[in-house]
Amino acid sequence: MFNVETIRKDFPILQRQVNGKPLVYFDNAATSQTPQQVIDAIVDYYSNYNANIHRGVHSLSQEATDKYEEARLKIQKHFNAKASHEIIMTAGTTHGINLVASGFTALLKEGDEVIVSALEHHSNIVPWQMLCERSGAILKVIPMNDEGELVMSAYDDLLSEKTKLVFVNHISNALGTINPIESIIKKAHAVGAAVLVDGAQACPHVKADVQALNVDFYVVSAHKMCGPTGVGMLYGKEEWLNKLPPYQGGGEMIAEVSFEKTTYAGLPHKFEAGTPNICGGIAFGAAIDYMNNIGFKNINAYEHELLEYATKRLLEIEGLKIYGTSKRKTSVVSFNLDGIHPYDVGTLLDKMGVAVRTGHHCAQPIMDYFKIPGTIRASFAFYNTKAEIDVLVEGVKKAKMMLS
Ligand SMILES: Cc1ncc(COP(=O)(O)O)c(CNc2co[nH]c2=O)c1O
Repeated sequence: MFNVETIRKDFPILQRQVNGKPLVYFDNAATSQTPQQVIDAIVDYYSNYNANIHRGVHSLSQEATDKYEEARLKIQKHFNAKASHEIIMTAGTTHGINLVASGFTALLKEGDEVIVSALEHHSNIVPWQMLCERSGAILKVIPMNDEGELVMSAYDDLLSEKTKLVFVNHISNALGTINPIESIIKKAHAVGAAVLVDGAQACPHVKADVQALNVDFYVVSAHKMCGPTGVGMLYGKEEWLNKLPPYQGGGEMIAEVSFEKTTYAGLPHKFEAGTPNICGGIAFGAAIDYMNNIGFKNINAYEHELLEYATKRLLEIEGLKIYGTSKRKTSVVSFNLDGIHPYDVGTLLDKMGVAVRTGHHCAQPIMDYFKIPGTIRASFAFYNTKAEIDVLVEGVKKAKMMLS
């Protein structure tokens, strides 16, 4: 049975005060909060079996290795990857995207085309611009509309036999739009292009099934889904991962090293040079257990309730405009008050204990489209409440009065 008050007891930080007021944490799209179960996994590692992994002959190293590889299996199962060696442990979404973009340098030639969407986070734009600079490939952009959705008819027109790669986010961090990735993937495959989906904003809300999606690459960060920062995963279809050269050289990713010639390890270690974030990987597995115990269906239904309630309450405020009004949305509300800079509202809300994000959210093309410097973004998670939304609304009303 989903009970938000019981769930909130798992999150020590939610008992905090900020500026003398109870913390109202509405910046979950930036990073989620960490339940005691994940904190305990971190303490347990450093207290009882901290050791380097994979080559140690001693028991501690074996224990740490077993726990780390157990976490990889949890991640494989959660995203329904066919094989555990298709799960590459990374430092997060940005790392995973750069790994793939770097690998595609060897696969693209002058004049090839790659397609990005207008809704992307900078982490899913800049690495591909760098790839185009290196390879001579041409970047094409799927435009967005006033509702903050992708114009799919324009996508159809962009696709051709020249298209080699498409990269889009599953969910927009700035607007909350859920993109039609099933259709995007199908259409890309019809012209022989590979697809990378940036799942950073999706992983706290939906359980992506990479085999059902038939996606070629899928990237997430653990800190978006109740895990620690500095760890994430890149899923890649084995056939694609085998086509990419190693991303970084070093220990772990080799088979044999000599000054004459070095050969590389197979998957996944070919892409896992150096000592990984061992504790982070294990805690990522604990976060997956925690969220699955609550249940993504429960999370989804409850967060949708919060989204509807927040949207209704915020629209009571005259002069408030919401950006991102797609019917297919996750629990993010980006808005502005007429004539008031988002930063000023965010600063005042912080004084009232309310944590929102203001600015361009590393999605400057979206802000350019709406011709605004940024927005106030409130992003809700399954441990937030309607009472907290009421505090946000009263705070926005107060800020409006003070700043108008
Ligand atoms: C859609 C999307 N892609 C990539 C990233 C980068 O993830 P990282 O590699 O873990 O940093 C983010 C982080 N989004 C945000 C980080 O802070 N506010 C945000 O909206 C994101 O929302």
